[in-house]
Amino acid sequence: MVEQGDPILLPSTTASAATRRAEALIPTPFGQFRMIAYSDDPEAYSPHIALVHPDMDPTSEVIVRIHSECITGDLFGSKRCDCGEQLNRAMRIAASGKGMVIYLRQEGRGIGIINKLKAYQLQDQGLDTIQANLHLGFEIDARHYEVAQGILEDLGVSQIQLLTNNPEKVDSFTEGKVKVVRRLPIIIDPSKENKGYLHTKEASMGHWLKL
Ligand SMILES: Nc1nc2c(ncn2[C@@H]2O[C@H](COP(=O)(O)OP(=O)(O)OP(=O)(O)O)[C@@H](O)[C@H]2O)c(=O)[nH]1
Ligand SMILES: [Zn+2]
Repeated sequence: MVEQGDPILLPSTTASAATRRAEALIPTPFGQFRMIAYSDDPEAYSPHIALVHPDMDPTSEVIVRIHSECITGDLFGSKRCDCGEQLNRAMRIAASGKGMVIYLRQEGRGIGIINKLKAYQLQDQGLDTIQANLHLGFEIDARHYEVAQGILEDLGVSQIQLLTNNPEKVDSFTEGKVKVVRRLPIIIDPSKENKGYLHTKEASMGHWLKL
């Protein structure tokens, strides 16, 4: 097992200069979205994704969800976290409010799916989500959000209503051209499988969850 020491520095998955590479209309259960792929590398296998309501008005206070990749929850419906339900709710809100979802490729708070699965195994042995990251030698949260600012600027958006319970996401907008005019909560009812994880996010990571 890896001894705890200085955090391992990972290559950034979220370079701030992502460029718009391709776009198409995607019909979803929640309505139609423009899906726009952003990346530094024109052939990137996993670009960041913006899902934009076709009638979004960039001069309005746009409802925005910045969602970090969670293949376990978003794709396979894992109950260990709240991600899948948050993504569905955010898409529903973006569809009705002419807003958008930015899907950042920051799996496992930026440590990747292999390390997240290792972290889950440690959590099954009694560590919480923070302790597991630290035990593996990573930061608690290795994410950065500059690329989301870049995507919003590319789309001409300067004022947003941000769907999040995470104070770090709001704080990430204190510098830059895009302003958060309001934070909108996106709280999922806890289940027996995810209540420990949500409790740690509230108690130790400062998330506004009111559990
Ligand atoms: N390392 C690690 N990552 C996790 C764990 N559980 C979930 N994640 C990741 O945590 C991230 C959650 O991202 P978001 O849905 O954007 O949520 P958040 O930071 O909780 O903030 P909001 O949902 O906006 O309030 C995703 O990248 C998940 O893959 C875990 O136990 N360990
Ligand atoms: Zn998740």
